Amino acid sequence: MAILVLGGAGYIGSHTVYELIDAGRDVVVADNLQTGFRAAVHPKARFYELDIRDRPALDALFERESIEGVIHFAASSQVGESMTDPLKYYDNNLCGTMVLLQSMVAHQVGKIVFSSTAATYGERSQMPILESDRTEPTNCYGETKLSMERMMGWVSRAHGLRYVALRYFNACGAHPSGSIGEAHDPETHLVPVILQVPNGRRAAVSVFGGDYPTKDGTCVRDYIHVTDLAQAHILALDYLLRGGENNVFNLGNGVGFTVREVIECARAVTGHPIPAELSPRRAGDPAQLVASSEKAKAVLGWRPRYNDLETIVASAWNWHKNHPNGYQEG
Ligand SMILES: NC(=O)c1ccc[n+]([C@@H]2O[C@H](COP(=O)([O-])OP(=O)(O)OC[C@H]3O[C@@H](n4cnc5c(N)ncnc54)[C@H](O)[C@@H]3O)[C@@H](O)[C@H]2O)c1
Ligand SMILES: O=c1ccn([C@@H]2O[C@H](COP(=O)(O)OP(=O)(O)O[C@H]3O[C@H](CO)[C@H](O)[C@H](O)[C@H]3O)[C@@H](O)[C@H]2O)c(=O)[nH]1
Repeated sequence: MAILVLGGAGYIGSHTVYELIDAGRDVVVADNLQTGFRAAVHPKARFYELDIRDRPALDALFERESIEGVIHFAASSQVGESMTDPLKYYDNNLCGTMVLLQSMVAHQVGKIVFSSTAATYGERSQMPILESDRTEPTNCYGETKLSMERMMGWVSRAHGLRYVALRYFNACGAHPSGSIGEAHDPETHLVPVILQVPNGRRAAVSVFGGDYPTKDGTCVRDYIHVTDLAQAHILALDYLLRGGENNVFNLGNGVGFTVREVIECARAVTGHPIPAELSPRRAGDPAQLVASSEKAKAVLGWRPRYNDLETIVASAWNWHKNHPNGYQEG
């Protein structure tokens, strides 16, 4: 039986596929390559280029492959874009997941682990955030992810599907081998944007907002290494395969860093001065998001290995300095 990884050509998906294959699993990847790269897909995975909104293509895949569980990364995931183009998020994230679940139910594939997000919580005043805290997204991206969680809940009641929603905080870093890493075009995530400066692709980094109620006025986030996230997906899948109930888990390091602290850390790692300039706030950004991941540790046995920001940024830099254009040549 194989594991189907949807969005397995993307950043977190490709790292998860590497961990699955290292663990000896049989892996099928499906991706429409809208933000992913064929070159990021592990050579031992069977690849299908398809859009998850294409029901006949999904049906054909489930008929051809013997799938025991699905890991679902395929979504649009930029906070800023979701505020200016919300319908893209309803279309890709909600319609995509609806068609996927229709096809899974029809083919009696009953287990799914999927990417949710810290953005489901919105503006919370108590840190760290627990899974039981209120969910009030401040951006459309988080709203669609919360709706995806609820869709799974109703489908579970009706059809017995079981799911784990992993609410991750800010993914960063790259595979220790240096063979895959983060590549988005255009890049919007803080760590790779900062590293474009020492790579000569950007003159300075913009700091979005300096008047948040945080220690230096810039947003606080919890940065978690992509390999630690990848491991959590395998643990969550095995939990479902053992008969585990529907569940939701935060995944983060439990430590918050301001935007200015991340820039300072990148200066230390790269030895480059990395100029920063203050810009207006970005719509939809909560002031702080820091995880409690105690539940994932207790229930799944998750043990993140990269809990130091400098190590995480150094691992990202190891990829970006050797691949300044990501997966594109030249
Ligand atoms: N990067 C983060 O910090 C972060 C944090 C929390 C949650 N997430 C979630 O994790 C998941 C992966 O994020 P990422 O950073 O790797 O993003 P990514 O854009 O690199 O990966 C997403 C992959 O899904 C594919 N895809 C998108 N829509 C598709 C569709 N309709 N059909 C088939 N394939 C499709 C893309 O081509 C891409 O390869 C997303 O669901 C995102 O919302 C990311
Ligand atoms: O050029 C930049 C880019 C980002 N930021 C700031 O840096 C922080 C992190 O921004 P990212 O865009 O890297 O990440 P987000 O926190 O907005 O979102 C990320 O983490 C979320 C969960 O916390 C979501 O799941 C989402 O998919 C993922 O992109 C934010 O305060 C943002 O305003 C800047 O100041 N300048």
